[in-house]
Formats: sequence, structure tokens, C-alpha cells
Amino acid sequence: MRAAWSVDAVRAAEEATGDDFTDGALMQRAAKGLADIVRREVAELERRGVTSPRVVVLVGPGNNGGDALYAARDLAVDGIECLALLVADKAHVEGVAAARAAGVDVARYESASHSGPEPEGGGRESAHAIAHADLVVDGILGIGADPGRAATWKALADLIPIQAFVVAVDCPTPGFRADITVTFGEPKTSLMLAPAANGRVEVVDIGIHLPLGEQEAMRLSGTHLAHLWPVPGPRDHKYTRGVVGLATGSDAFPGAAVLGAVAAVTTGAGMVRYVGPRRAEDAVTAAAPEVVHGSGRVQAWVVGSGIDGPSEREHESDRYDSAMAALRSEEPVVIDAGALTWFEPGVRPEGAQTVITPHAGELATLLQSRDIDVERSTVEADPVTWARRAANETGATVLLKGGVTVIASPGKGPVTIENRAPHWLATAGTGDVLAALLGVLLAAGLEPRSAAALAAYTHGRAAHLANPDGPVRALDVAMSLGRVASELVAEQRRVHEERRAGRFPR
Ligand SMILES: NC(=O)C1=CN([C@@H]2O[C@H](COP(=O)(O)OP(=O)(O)OC[C@H]3O[C@@H](n4cnc5c(N)ncnc54)[C@H](O)[C@@H]3O)[C@@H](O)[C@H]2O)[C@H](O)CC1
Repeated sequence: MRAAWSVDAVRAAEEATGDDFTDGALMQRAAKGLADIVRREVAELERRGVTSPRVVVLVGPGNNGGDALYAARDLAVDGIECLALLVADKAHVEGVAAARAAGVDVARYESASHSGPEPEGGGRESAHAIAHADLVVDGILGIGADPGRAATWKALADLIPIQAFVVAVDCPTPGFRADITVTFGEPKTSLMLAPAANGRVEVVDIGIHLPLGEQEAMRLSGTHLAHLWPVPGPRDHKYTRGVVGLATGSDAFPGAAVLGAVAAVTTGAGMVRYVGPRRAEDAVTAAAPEVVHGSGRVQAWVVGSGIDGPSEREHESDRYDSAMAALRSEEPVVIDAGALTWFEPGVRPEGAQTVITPHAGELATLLQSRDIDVERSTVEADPVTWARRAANETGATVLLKGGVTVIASPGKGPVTIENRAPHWLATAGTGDVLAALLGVLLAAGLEPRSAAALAAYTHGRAAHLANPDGPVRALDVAMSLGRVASELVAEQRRVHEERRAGRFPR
């Protein structure tokens, strides 16, 4: 399990040390850890044949820039030359002096605060230096970055050559990429939310340790998740394994019903029931003949994929009635897509397990319907806060879909983040697959938070298996679920055997 803490918690822990963290022991430890990592990467570049790698340190206005300047000093003392470019209108004064005294070439990046295509004077030289760097240290902004002003540095990021190795200090400046992010004290949640931009995260111990249990976010290990996968025993039959009911698809979107049905069957439901319009029923039968049609006993429902909520409600059709009956049932329910608009206070019985699977736009709409002023962009900017808010507002477990999945349950506990899925999953129909997979896990008896975490992880693995590092279609993701399940069960067995042999699993 990986844990991450909020910026506020890290700031509070810094203050509690009593250190002058704008220029004290913490910053010196941070700079030393950073310099050690840059030194190691310079040696690695040399080993690969880059002679005297050109190191450029980009220095921002705050303490992040201070870390970078002191690290440049430490590198210079060791004979590693670097150019420190001050990219903002102010810089850490003591850091600048210390770097200069150690022989670091400290210059101002003149064009940084000006708009216009051509850097002037020294700006041209420093643009040239960045464009020819072998290793860039991004010490522009750390946890003090104001996302509202993020675009300021994009032009600078664009100058960095694609082959240059980039080391980010604490967290990448918005718009920057990093091969390694050197973070201090404890990992911050923002690093889990942008895994592609961070590269590998290395944590430098600066003497700040935050209590486990007070983390803001966590990511469960593959081994942990594999152990959650339900495996049938000798006494099991289809009803004990779990029947999942799908109230999905419509005349307009029958494909959603097909994708969910195929996903549910492939995942290994004890039985899959389908209720929906005739056209969708026929398509489901053709794709998944195992599916049983019509209402009956289920252990969990999936409601809403491929349903246009507002227009179905308008017609007050049989279709709407059966979907609403599922929504009102005592069994666990996954509420997806169109049915999110039907999820009003009081619809679900008190205490019944509910998981909602909105993307940012749907979450904003749901909260607006409950008189909360929020936009899609607000949710996208801070998914952790808004997933939590929605969980507490609705009493449901929230699986907030996006490039990174955030899972929040009511209460104050940490959110679960799943950030390993390939972004190729951003394609029509994959949400229908995810909702059905989640329904199968709930029907098998997993509690909502575990089911949501396992579903998000399995979904990502299925996409990868379907076409590693390439585009995927939703049907192939659904068809890969069975093979991922067998890999997870194999992982369970491996750990079990290692335990029996008296070895700790890796
Ligand atoms: N325990 C630790 O984690 C330690 C961390 N250290 C480092 O300190 C930074 C945080 O320092 P802080 O000065 O608070 O923040 P920044 O360096 O990010 O600078 C904020 C500074 O920049 C201005 N600003 C914010 N956004 C923008 C923008 N888009 N454009 C221009 N200017 C912007 C803002 O107004 C401030 O003036 C942490 O990340 C670590 O690297 C310490 O070394 C101690 C231990």
C-alpha cells in the first residue's frame, strides 16, 4: 500500500518541527537528498556515453527554488558544473549567494516574465542552454504552486529537449514532465493524481514523518487487491457466487447493455440477469447467451449504463419503472450514467450499499441537483475533495472516473486512488464494462470500497492485457476480464504457497 498526505498536513508537520523551513535544517537536508540523486543520474548519463553532461537548474521564486540552489551548490562542491537560471522575478537570496560562492554560474532567465516570441539578450542564451541541456532540475514551483497561474511556465517547459533527463523538486511545476520526482518528508496526494508527469517518485527523508492513519490518500498494492478476488469453493453454486442484475441499455444505446452483459459473464458472475427493452435484450442474447432475462432474485444491481435518465423519466415507461425498482431495492446497487440523475435523496433505502460511478461532469451535475455550486472543471481540478464531498452528501461510495480514479466513502477516511490504468481506456463503452464488473464484485459479497478499488484496478489491467500500450475497444476490455481474474487468482496462490513455505511474499 502506498500512502500520501495533503499539502496542509505536510505544512503543519513542517511548522511543528520549529525549523525555519525557509532556510533551515529541513531545506539543507532536502537539498542534500536532491543533490545525491542528481549526482547519481549524472553518473548514469556518463555511463551511457554523455561526456560532461550539461546540467541546468531552473530556479523559481520560493523555497522549491531554494532547495534547487543549495543542491546546485552541493553539486558544484563535488565538481559537477551547473547553470542555475532564475526564472522568476525573485529568488531565494541565501540560496543564490551560497550557490555563487561555490562557483555555480547563476544567471537570470530574462524572458521568463515577458510574453512574446523572442527572448532578449541573456534570455536568448539561457533559452539555448535549456534547449541543449542533458539534465534539467525543475526547481520552479513546489507545493506552493498556484494552479491558476500554471500556464506561466509552459513556454519554458517546451524548451526542454525530449532526450533531456528531468528531475523535479518536490513535485513537477504545472506543465512540466519529470523522469524522477524527488519529494521530501512524505509523498503528497498530488503526486498520485498525476503519475504520468512525475516519472519515478523518490522520497528523501528530511526528518518529517506523518502518522499512517492520517493520510489523505492511498493506493492498494496489486498483491493486496489480488487477495480480494472472490474464488468459488466446493460448496458454491450460482446463487452463492452472486447473481448480478443489469438494468442497463436502451433502444438508443443497446450496446451498453451488451458490453455490461459480456463484462459480467466474463468476470465470472454466478449468473447475470438482464432487464431492459426488447432491442437490447436481443442484442444481449446474441452476444452473451448465458444471460437470463427478466426480473428475479439478484444479489446486486447495475443501473443506468446506456440510459438517458432525463428522457426516460419523462416517458414514465415500464423501462423506467423496472430500473427504479432496482434502484429502490435493498440489494447493493451500482448507479451509473443516466441513473445518476434519478439518484435523489431517499431513493435508496437507509443503509443499503450504493456505489456511484460518475465522471467529473456527472458528479458536478449530481451535486448541482443538490444545490451545491460546482462545475466540471472544479471537480477535475480537485477530484479528491469533490469525491469526498459527494460521498458525504449522498451516503454512497463514489468511484470518480477520469485519467486517475478516486474512490471515496462517507466519513473522514483516506480516499483510494487507482492510477495504473492506461489512458487508452478513455473510449466509449469502457464505463459500461467497469459498472458491470463492479456489480459482479458486489454480488459476490465484497463491500463497496473494496469492490470499487478492485474493479478499477482490474479494469486497467484488462485494458493493458487487451492491447499493451495501444488503443483498446471496450468489448476487448470486457473480453479480457476473465484472463485478468485468472492472473489475480494465480497471484493469491503464489502468496499462499510462499507463506506456507515460510517465506514472506515479495
Ligand atoms: N517538508 C518539506 O516538504 C520541505 C519542503 N521544502 C520545499 O519548499 C517547497 C514549498 O515552498 P514554498 O515557498 O511554499 O512554495 P514554492 O517554492 O512552490 O513557491 C511558491 C511561490 O511561488 C509563487 N507562485 C505560485 N504559483 C505561481 C505561478 N504559477 N507562477 C508564478 N509564481 C507562482 C507564490 O506566490 C510563492 O511566492 C516545497 O515544495 C519543497 O520544495 C523546504 O525545502 C523545506 C522542507
